[in-house]
Amino acid sequence: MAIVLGPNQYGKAEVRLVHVDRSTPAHRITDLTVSTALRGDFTAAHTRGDNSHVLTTDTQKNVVYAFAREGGVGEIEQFASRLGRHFTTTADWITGARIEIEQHEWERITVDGREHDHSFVRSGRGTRTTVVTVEADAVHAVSGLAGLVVLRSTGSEFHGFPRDRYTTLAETSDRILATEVTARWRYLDADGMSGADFARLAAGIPRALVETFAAEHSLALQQTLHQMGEAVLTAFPEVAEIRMSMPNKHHFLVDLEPFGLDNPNTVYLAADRPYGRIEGTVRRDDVPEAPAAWYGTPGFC
Ligand SMILES: O=c1[nH]c(=O)c2[nH]c(=O)[nH]c2[nH]1
Repeated sequence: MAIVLGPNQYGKAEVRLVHVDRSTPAHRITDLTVSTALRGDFTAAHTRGDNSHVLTTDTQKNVVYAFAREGGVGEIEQFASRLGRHFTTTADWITGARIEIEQHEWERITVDGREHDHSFVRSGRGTRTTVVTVEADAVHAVSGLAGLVVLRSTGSEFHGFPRDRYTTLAETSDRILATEVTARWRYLDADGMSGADFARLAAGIPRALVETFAAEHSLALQQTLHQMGEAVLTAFPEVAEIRMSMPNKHHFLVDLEPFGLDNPNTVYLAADRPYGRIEGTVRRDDVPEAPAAWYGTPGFC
C-alpha cells in the first residue's frame, strides 16, 4: 500500500476588485470577487515542501489586478478566460486553471428622472457568476446567478403526496411560493461566444427564469424548477444544461383563532429555517456531458 496525493488545486480566493471605467462622463463600475485555482504538477510542494513549481497565490492575486488595469474587465466570462489562459501558458507544469467570478451588480441612481453619471445603488436582482475552466484542449464556461429572490402570493398548490404516520403537512391548493434561486448554466461553446453574446445571455436568462416563475401555475417547487430550466433551454440554444438550487422559503399561515380572528390567506409567518431544498438539472439529451466544467463547484446535485 502506498499513500499518494490525489486531485489538488490552489489559488487566491475571493480577490475583491472594483474597476471604474472613466472614459466617458457616465462612469461604468465593475465590482467583482475573483477566485483563482491552478491545477497541474504540484506533487513536490505537497510531498517535500519543494516550492519550485508554486506560482504563489499572491502572484495570482496581482495578475487579477494588473489584467484589470491593462485590458479592462469586460464580460466576466472573458476576463476569467483571459486569466485562465495566462496561468496555463505561464509554466508547462500548470495544465489547468479554474477561475470563479462573482459580479456584484450596481444600478445607476435616478435623480429627477435622469440616471446619475457616477452614483450607484446595489441591485437587488442577485449576483452574476461564472466559473471558467481552462484545460489543455478545452475551455468550459459555467455561468449563473445567485441570490435572486422571488415570491408569488397565489397560483401555487401542493397536494397528492404520500402520507404515513409521520406526515402532518396539510394539502393546499393556494399557498405562497417563495424561493431564492441559485442557478448555473453551461455554455455549449464558450470559446465561440463574443462579449455581446455573454452580455445578452446574462440579461436574458434571469429574465426567462423570473418570467416563467411568474407565468406558470405551480403544483410543486420541483415542477417550477423544471419549467424554469425548460424555458431557458428553449430560448437559448447556446446553453447545454442548467442546474438550479431553490430553497422553499416556507410561509406558514398564523393561527389567529385564539384572538377570535379568521385568517383567509392573509397573515403569514415567514420562516427562515428549516427550509426545503429543491435542486435539479435540466439538460439537452443530445449534447455530451462535461464533468470537467463542474469539477470543484459544490452545492449542486
Ligand atoms: O413544492 C414543494 N415540494 C416539496 O417537496 C415539499 N415538501 C414540503 O413539505 N413542502 C413542499 N413543497
